[in-house]
Amino acid sequence: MIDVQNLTKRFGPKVAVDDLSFTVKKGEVLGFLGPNGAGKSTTMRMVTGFFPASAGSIEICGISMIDNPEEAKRKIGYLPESAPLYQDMTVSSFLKWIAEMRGLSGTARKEAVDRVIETCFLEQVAKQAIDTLSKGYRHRTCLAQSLIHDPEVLILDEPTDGLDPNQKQEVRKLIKKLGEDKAVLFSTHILEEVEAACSRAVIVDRGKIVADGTPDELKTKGGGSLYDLFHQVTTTDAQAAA
Ligand SMILES: Nc1ncnc2c1ncn2[C@@H]1O[C@H](COP(=O)(O)OP(=O)(O)OP(=O)(O)O)[C@@H](O)[C@H]1O
Repeated sequence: MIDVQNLTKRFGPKVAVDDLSFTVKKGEVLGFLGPNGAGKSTTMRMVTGFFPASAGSIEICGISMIDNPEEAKRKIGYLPESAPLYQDMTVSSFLKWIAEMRGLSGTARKEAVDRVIETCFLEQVAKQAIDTLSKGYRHRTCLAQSLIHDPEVLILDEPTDGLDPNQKQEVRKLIKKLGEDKAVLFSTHILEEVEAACSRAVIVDRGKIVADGTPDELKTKGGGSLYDLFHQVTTTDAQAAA
């Protein structure tokens, strides 16, 4: 469902993503781990067609994001790192509007809004203005917009960032459930999320994949600890400066 080959992004002399290849199949949740500045968001922005790659290929459900971006984007639900929300709209009017943007109308639009409100546990706040919501509900509203067209592919940039421990747990469970019949790529700094939500994970460092495997395989590579593996294969800011 997601097929990325030899993806590269240069910002002037800086190589933010360096010849990166990976695939995500239906029913798979791929965790995208790495330290700050590793290239996670840049990769996601290219995979979602938000900005172009310097080199490489991206296919979403067999459709090239480079040659046929409009069609490829229809297959994707995207939760960006800082998702825009219209503060004075209510949750349901915002979601209705997003559904319209996705080409839904009439009963299909109502069903889509009802479905994502239920999936993301937004019933209690559906009639509330977005600027009056707690961070957790605001976050789930962003997640709901990414699901409105029931996409086959879901790309989530740090979906649990800034949530309290209970909310993190809920979102991880939700990601795992969504991954049962979609291909999900999600980035995180939180190593516990690999075991809680992922069927597989890659660790990225300075734009390159430095480890790839199931949670158990990665733990074994780290001598029983994902933290140890992460520490071994990634570069700290102090090491990079040296
Ligand atoms: N528009 C840009 N212009 C120049 N450099 C950029 C730009 N966007 C990102 N970079 C650089 O590319 C590298 C990768 O950044 P990116 O945001 O993809 O990392 P990340 O893994 O998502 O980090 P974080 O976990 O902190 O969000 C960083 O060195 C960053 O400074």
